[in-house]
Formats: sequence, structure tokens, C-alpha cells
Amino acid sequence: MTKPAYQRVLLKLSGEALMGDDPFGINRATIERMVADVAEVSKLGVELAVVIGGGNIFRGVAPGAQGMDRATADYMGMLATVMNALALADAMRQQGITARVMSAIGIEQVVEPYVRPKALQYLEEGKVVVFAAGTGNPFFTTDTAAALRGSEISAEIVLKATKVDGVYTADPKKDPHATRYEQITFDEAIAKHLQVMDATAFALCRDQKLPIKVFSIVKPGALKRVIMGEDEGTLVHV
Ligand SMILES: Nc1ncnc2c1ncn2[C@@H]1O[C@H](COP(=O)(O)OP(=O)(O)O)[C@@H](O)[C@H]1O
Ligand SMILES: O=c1ccn([C@@H]2O[C@H](COP(=O)(O)OP(=O)(O)O)[C@@H](O)[C@H]2O)c(=O)[nH]1
Repeated sequence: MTKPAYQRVLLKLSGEALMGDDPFGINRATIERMVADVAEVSKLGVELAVVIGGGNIFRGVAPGAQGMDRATADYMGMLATVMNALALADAMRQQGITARVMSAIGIEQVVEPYVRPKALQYLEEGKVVVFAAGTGNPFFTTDTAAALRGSEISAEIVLKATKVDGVYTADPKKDPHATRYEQITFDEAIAKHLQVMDATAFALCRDQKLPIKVFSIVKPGALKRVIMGEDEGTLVHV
């Protein structure tokens, strides 16, 4: 049997993808399917840390936040990721995976705080670690949290599981003529202002020489193919 291409990965799961076809919130069938994908690769022995987004519940720059103080809106966004993290960890428990949620903001009665050595210990024990509350700072995104935590835990790659199946020449949801890159350098992605990830996340990964794979979480089996090193999505590299 072929072996997984990676031993430790940081998986960024889109908050918005959790909505499925619903207008907001968490779609039960969608979260169960996503967790089934995670369970499949966890069983291969790959150490998995997850950063979950919050856009399905609250996005700091959304119309609903108009007129709000940006930092306040961002803290609401971070709290939204805590809710998603709890839902995700519970869905994992139901599918036989042991998960631990760690929050970047103090909320001890609900989840344990992020402590790097503890996270590393959980990973070594084969538990899935779910990082909640992004970086813990306003003006950042959960993509940047993925770059940061990925660097901290020495992940071999950041896997950005999103609604599109890779990095395109332009936003494929707006431009039907956009074409997908098989691979692209960080410098090119930043210079071309490709919006699939924010520039802070790209820059951090570039400086840490931490590659990113952008792929679709909607496409069945895509996560496993990425983990097995098969041709899927777009690789962003130094
Ligand atoms: N050049 C591009 N290539 C791919 N996707 C892009 C590009 N520009 C913008 N996008 C958009 O970026 C979205 C993913 O980024 P983001 O909003 O951070 O999603 P999430 O964090 O929920 O995964 C995609 O759904 C896509 O519509
Ligand atoms: O380090 C962080 C991570 C997230 N957020 C806030 O939380 C929201 C939800 O995260 P994100 O948009 O990255 O989630 P996703 O795109 O995956 O749904 C963001 O819009 C920000 O308002 C933040 O302020 N700091």
C-alpha cells in the first residue's frame, strides 16, 4: 500500500463551507461529510491539526458588521470560530476520532487555552487538535492562523480546504474564463493579488518555507488524494 505523502499537516477548514447550501450556520450533512473525510486520513496515521474558520456565523468585514468597530466585529468572528470548533470536535467524537479544541482567546470554561507543547503532545498521541479563535487578534484571518499554527507545530504543509478547487488566475466565482494553476510561487500569488488567501498568510508561509495546497472540500475524496500526494488542487510554494 502506498504511504501518505505527509506525516503532520495543518488543515484549514473554511467556515463558510460548513453552511453547505444553507444561507448561514452549520449544515449537519455537510459537517458530517467533512468529518468523514478527516476521519479517513486520520486513520492513515497522519497527524492532523485543524484551523476552523467562522464566516458561516460571523465575518468581521460582512454587511452585518457595517458601522461596527472593526476590532469588535473581529472578536465576534473569533467567537464564531469557537462555536464551529466545538461542533467540529463533537462531530469527530461521533465518528470515533478523539479531538481536542484549543482556543487562542481565554474562554476556559468552554475550551482549553492554546498551549503549544500541549498541542504537540496531543498530535503525538494521535489526537486531532482543533485550533479555535484564529490567531486571537483582530485584523487577522483564520488563513493567517493556519499559517501561524502550521509553522508552530512544524507541519509539512498547510492544506486550505475551500469552496474552489485551487488557485485561479482570477476569482472563478466571478470570472468564468479564469484558469486554474497547477502550482504557483508565493511571490507570484502575492504580486497578482490572488484573493484566495490573504497576503499576510501567503507571506508568513513563504518566509517559513511552508507550502500550501489549495483544494476543494466540496469534492468527494479530495482531502485523501491531497494527503496521498496525488494530483489535486494547486500547490503554492517558495
Ligand atoms: N484567484 C483566485 N483563485 C481561487 N479562488 C479565488 C481567487 N480569488 C478569489 N477567490 C475566492 O476566494 C475564496 C476562498 O477564500 P476565502 O473567502 O478565504 O474562503 P474560506 O476561508 O471560506 O475558504 C474562493 O471561494 C474564491 O471564490
Ligand atoms: O485571527 C483571526 C481570525 C479570525 N478573525 C475574525 O473571524 C472571522 C472569521 O474568520 P474567517 O473569515 O477567516 O473564516 P472563513 O473564511 O474560513 O469562514 C474573520 O472575518 C475575522 O473577523 C480575526 O479577527 N482574527
